[in-house]
Amino acid sequence: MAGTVILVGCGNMGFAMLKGWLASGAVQPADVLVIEPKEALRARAAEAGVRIAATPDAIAGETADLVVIAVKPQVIRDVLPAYRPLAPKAAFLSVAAGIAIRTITDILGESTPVIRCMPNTPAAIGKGMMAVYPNALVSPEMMAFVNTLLSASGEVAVLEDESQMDAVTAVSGSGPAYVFHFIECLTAAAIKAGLSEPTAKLLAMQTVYGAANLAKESGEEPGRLREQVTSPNGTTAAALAVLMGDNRLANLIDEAVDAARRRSIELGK
Ligand SMILES: NC(=O)C1=CN([C@@H]2O[C@H](COP(=O)(O)OP(=O)(O)OC[C@H]3O[C@@H](n4cnc5c(N)ncnc54)[C@H](O)[C@@H]3O)[C@@H](O)[C@H]2O)C=CC1
Ligand SMILES: O=C(O)[C@@H]1CCC=N1
Repeated sequence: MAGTVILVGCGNMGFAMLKGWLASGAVQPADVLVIEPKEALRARAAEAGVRIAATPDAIAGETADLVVIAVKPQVIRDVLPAYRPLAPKAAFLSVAAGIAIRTITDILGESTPVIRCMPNTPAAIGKGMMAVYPNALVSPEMMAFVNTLLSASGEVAVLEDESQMDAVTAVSGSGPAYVFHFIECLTAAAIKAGLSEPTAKLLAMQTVYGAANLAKESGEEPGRLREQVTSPNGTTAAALAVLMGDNRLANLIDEAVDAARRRSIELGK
């Protein structure tokens, strides 16, 4: 697999993935063509050394192995037809939330190999979570290439069924935003409790970073790690009584994930 990649849409997610690929050397910058209408975002991509274009006219003469679609779900149906000439030779990987493989093959043709993927923005620093589901036309060689490319940006999970993608979107796709908001809330509470803003930010950030790393690296159950922090009748127990009393935080997170999952389903309609 030569590994020529066309990236359509280089906004938040497209650029995060691009940074992960290039940092790992999974593809060479000269082997990537970015198509992005916004000039400032094209310039940002060009700084990374890739080839850039403003419109799909640039695909004339290109023999892409993989076309990565990273535009908003609301515009994908308008964007895809211009890339029909590349199918079915190239495989298409879409990160658009809620958009089914069927919607993509209806536009590009039944014989198009399509991989649906749900990444997240920590991909930019090689710490992303990418879940994928390929249709039956994706060759083992293409799947191996996609795996190499995505592994460069973090962990890759292959789903058993496409219908699981809405749940993935609600958990790991949107999930970084929940954690960022937790950091915001912890910072605000720290300032209210008497800390300066820089110290509050540092404490909140390093606590989330350290706890996430400990949970991943120790192999311990998160519940066990929680117990190790919680002295009987101590400070943590006082805080957890607030968070866990009546399953308060659990119910809130369940409600939030369900709202995201339902929105993912709606976006596909
Ligand atoms: N932001 C995130 O954390 C995640 C986003 N996604 C998915 O990634 C996709 C992109 O989302 P974001 O990057 O957040 O949005 P964004 O708005 O930052 O990026 C989309 C980009 O597509 C460009 N674009 C619009 N029309 C185009 C066209 N005809 N040709 C080429 N590019 C075009 C826009 O100029 C923009 O830069 C969405 O489908 C979203 O569901 C998936 C997982 C996580
Ligand atoms: O908010 C969204 O719709 C996208 C999909 C997952 C994360 N961002």
